Amino acid sequence: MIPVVVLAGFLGSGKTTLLNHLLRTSGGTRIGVVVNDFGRINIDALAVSAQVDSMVSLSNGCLCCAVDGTELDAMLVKLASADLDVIVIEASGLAEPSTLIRMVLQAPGVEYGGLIYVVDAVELGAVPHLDRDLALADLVVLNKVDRVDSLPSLPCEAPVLPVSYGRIDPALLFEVRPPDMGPRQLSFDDLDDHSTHAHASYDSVTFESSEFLHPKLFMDFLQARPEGLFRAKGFARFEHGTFMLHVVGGYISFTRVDDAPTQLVLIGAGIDPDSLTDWLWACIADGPVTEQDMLWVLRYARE
Ligand SMILES: Nc1nc2c(ncn2[C@@H]2O[C@H](COP(=O)(O)OP(=O)(O)OP(=O)(O)O)[C@@H](O)[C@H]2O)c(=O)[nH]1
Repeated sequence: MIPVVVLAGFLGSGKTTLLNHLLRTSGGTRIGVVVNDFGRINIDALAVSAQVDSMVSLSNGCLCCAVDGTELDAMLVKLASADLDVIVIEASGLAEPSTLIRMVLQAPGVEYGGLIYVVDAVELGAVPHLDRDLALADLVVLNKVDRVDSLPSLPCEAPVLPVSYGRIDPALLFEVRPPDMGPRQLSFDDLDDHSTHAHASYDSVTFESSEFLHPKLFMDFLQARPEGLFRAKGFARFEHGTFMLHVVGGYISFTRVDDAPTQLVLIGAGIDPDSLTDWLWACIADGPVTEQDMLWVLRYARE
């Protein structure tokens, strides 16, 4: 039976970063990945696809909304038939960990391997149901500690690992769990009912275009974005380069990548998808853009 590790955590907490770290540092371990993204574009899948033995992804929304779990079952059966050591499910930042755990516990051919819960040390206060999710976690990764002066304390019994950029020892996830600990002790009744689903109040906006964005207009958009829009990710294409974009809370970063069309997913609460889409269309460059204009973006560029 192949162990299935569920990797969960609120939007932008650093799940993909941690997954990429695991994929990079797990040596000969053969890892299968189920990527569950929110929105239409599987940005996370694109980011990890070059590094993984076996990967499946779901592109039509939140995995835990596939209530009967048949889709997840089919994915796990497919992965279980490959010669893998472990399967990691990266839950979307809005997925209910309890629902995913229940689905994995019921899935054929695999065994549940624990819940790794990633928490952003800076944005702790923004996480809905933090206590409830922490209670289910086997290992809590307190991520982004490079951005805080002192470590916040977390109300949980699971071990807390303070790290930056998800750099945990992969052996922590793939080793055998002591019999008296962990979610195998959970009964289904411990797992919350789907009606309290956190993302009912969230909207996502997907935007795609192969035309160049205007750097100044696009940065104006990011800087003036509505308060409820606290997560944006994807690719932004400018005349002078294409960048992978991550926005979490007030944090913005661009990383230069190979040329690709603009593909953005914006996630937030109380946002107006139509007006955001119109606003993004208004960011398309309708004239020449100078290298000087690119400085608006480059000041947020990493590496
Ligand atoms: N400063 C800092 N930034 C980090 C750290 N870990 C991740 N990030 C950045 O935080 C942003 C979000 O990280 P992701 O790994 O995409 O987060 P995620 O949980 O997969 O995001 P969703 O898929 O939206 O839920 C990216 O810009 C990362 O580079 C960290 O330890 N420190």
